[in-house]
Amino acid sequence: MRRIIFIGYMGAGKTTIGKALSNATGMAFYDLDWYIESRMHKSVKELFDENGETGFRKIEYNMLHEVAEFEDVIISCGGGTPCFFDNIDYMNQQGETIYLKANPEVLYGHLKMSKVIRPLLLNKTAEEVKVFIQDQLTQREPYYAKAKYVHHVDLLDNYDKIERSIEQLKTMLRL
Ligand SMILES: Nc1ncnc2c1ncn2[C@@H]1O[C@H](COP(=O)(O)OP(=O)(O)O)[C@@H](O)[C@H]1O
Ligand SMILES: O=C(O)C1=C[C@@H](OP(=O)(O)O)[C@@H](O)[C@H](O)C1
Ligand SMILES: [Mg+2]
Repeated sequence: MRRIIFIGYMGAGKTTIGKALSNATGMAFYDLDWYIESRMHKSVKELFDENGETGFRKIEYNMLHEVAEFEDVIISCGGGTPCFFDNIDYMNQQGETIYLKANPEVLYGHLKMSKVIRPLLLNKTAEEVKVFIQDQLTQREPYYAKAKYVHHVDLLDNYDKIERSIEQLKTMLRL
């Protein structure tokens, strides 16, 4: 039984790469944010607005404990998931955690292209977002560093680069 869990900062490509690895391997894919949205019948933004970040983290914790019991799955977490409660230790116990590591410039480049609403980045200027990414990445790095594997991500600006990442991950994980 395999359970592969992607972690890393917002914009690292967890959702994109998790889904692509699922297509390449036939393993089922769960994106934790999508799972939360379908279980709660609300968007991540609505959950932040209604419950604050503290409330969202409790929901995220509960949903993580559902998804990470499934077998033979690829799971992509939200960027904050490993940084709250004992989530990173639980994920390491449940599966093969992979930190998708990207520098702040790459993260900013991906986030600029992305249409997904990320409550933590709303109402900020481009300059403020760049500073926020740098500061928060420094705070979160110790949690991400607990992953069992690290996979380095460069700017995913064309399909070939995703294909290459998938080949590297398949080799690293012997999939
Ligand atoms: N092949 C690609 N071509 C263009 N943009 C991409 C590609 N892959 C990822 N991206 C960009 O990176 C963004 C962040 O990726 P995503 O998988 O949502 O990251 P995460 O789940 O880690 O926050 C995407 O929304 C998209 O804008
Ligand atoms: O980093 C974070 O705290 C968050 C990341 C988001 O997921 P992605 O990392 O997939 O954008 C989502 O869970 C929420 O907006 C909070
Ligand atoms: Mg995502």
